[in-house]
Amino acid sequence: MASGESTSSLQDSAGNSMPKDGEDMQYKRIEGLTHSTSVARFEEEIDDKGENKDNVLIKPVNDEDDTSVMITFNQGISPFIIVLTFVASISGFMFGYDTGYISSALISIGKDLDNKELTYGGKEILTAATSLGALIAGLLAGVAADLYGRKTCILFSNVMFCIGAILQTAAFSFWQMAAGRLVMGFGVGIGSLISPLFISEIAPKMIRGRLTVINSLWLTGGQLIAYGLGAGLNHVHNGWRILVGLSLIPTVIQFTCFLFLPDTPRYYVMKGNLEKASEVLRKSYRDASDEIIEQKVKELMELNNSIPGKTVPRKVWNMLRELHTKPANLRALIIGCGLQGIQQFTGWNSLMYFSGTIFETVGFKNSSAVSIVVSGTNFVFTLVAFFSIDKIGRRRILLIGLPGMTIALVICSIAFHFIGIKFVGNTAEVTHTGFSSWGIVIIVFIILFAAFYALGIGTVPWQQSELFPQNVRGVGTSLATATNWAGCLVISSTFLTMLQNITPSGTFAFFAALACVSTVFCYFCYPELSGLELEEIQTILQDGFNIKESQILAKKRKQQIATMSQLKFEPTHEIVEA
Ligand SMILES: O[C@H]1[C@H](O)[C@@H](O)[C@H](O)[C@@H](O)[C@H]1O
Repeated sequence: MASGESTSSLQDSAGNSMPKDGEDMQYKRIEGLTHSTSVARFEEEIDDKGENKDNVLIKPVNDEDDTSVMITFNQGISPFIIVLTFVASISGFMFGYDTGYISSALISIGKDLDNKELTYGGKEILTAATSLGALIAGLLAGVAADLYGRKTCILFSNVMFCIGAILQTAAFSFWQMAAGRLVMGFGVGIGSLISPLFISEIAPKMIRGRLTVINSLWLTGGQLIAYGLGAGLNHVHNGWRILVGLSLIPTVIQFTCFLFLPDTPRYYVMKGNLEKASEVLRKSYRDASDEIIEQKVKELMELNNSIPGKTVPRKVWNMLRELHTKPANLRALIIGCGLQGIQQFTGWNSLMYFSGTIFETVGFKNSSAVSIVVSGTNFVFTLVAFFSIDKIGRRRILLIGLPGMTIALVICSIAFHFIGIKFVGNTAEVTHTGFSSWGIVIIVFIILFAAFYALGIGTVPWQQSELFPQNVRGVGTSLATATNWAGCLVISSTFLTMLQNITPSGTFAFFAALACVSTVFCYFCYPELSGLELEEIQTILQDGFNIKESQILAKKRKQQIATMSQLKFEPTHEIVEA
């Protein structure tokens, strides 16, 4: 299609027109003087290859990504956005650190609480309390973010982190420690939802996916640091108290910074504070003209109005209805919750939380060091995911990761069988005591399991916001996040009991079976979404999971992006509406 021609429909890969439902889908043409020349060249290039059957340059206006494309098409990322992303991702770090230190703390607490050794049940309660708190807070955080603002929620989570940390550091009784873990969990739950949401609302579309993975990098980095410090403080008297106390530093930094930082433009528009919304946008997009900023605010207003209901509870109710009754939304929900459930039910966190205990049991004296290697692998392969999530594609890395995890779990299950461990009461009975070759097999395959996990299912579910259209994104991601914490709660509160009742070999075989079923789920239900416009994702999910169509479209987008990056764009701010 020639540049400048106006169009009112977008076609999917199969050449079908997308529904033109006046409320949700209005399209407009984006053009700029220099820009349109380049665009024409770009279109010609694609046409030459006979691959430009769909109109990639037509975007839905009622999605905030649209103006982000216009503004950032020719512009680098502003320092303001970098600062906001950096400060918001401290929540990711807190999530990682606070869930990470428990593994070594469980070992080094010794008899410090009530003068008694912790039982397996007690360990499970201390671990699960944070997941329970996170589950409760995660369910409420989506609505609270709309009522009181993202920034207020982050500040509130900081208060929860502080109260939780102080309660734990000063704990001499088991129940005070458990209460501290629960309160800290409220902070973790809020942070786990708000931080990616905040980042996605301020991030320019072109780098949104990567910025989301940065949050995951902070998260896994936080876990790694917690393990490292845990190992260092293992033999220090009251070392675990120092470990918990240190978590106050990042949270105080985040709280202080956020006192001086704004909320997202979208929230200001929701509250009718258009002045403030423009001010934040102007700082985020330094080179943008007033016209573009005005346009962006207008679009955010359209977006806000597109959620029916005069009062907030009414809007929330309508969002929930919209989420469950529209087929594309329901499929998005199945995928979002499905992936988060798979992430937890394939057992990774049981290793995160109890790896120290497991490695001690199979004969490793320096179990903390092995735990560091495991969480280090998680961090390094999250970095690999950062580079490959768009290049190789989300679906592909999932379908590499899950079978890899299945094989590693099966081999661990076999190795545990030969080591012959039985958990009886509070002690583990090992048939072949000491360090054995089966012990090495377990370590090697747990490390491989960590690598395959981090590459795929550890990272991809947090891309959840791209599954949902803007008007149901808050509730959709809230339910998916709650699924994550519910799964985490179930696994962390039953893992040691499973080891006791169905043996470690049975437990790992159980996770292997779930990983195998999960592979089948992803194969049939998870389309390739890399490089797709959000609106295209909705089209893909309209009448099925459309795996084949998604793969064809994703391939085409990849080629287009590659071609586009070879073209030189010069800054332009002109917008001509069709
Ligand atoms: O994506 C993260 C990451 O994989 C962490 O290592 C894990 O502990 C979390 O539960 C998960 O949500």
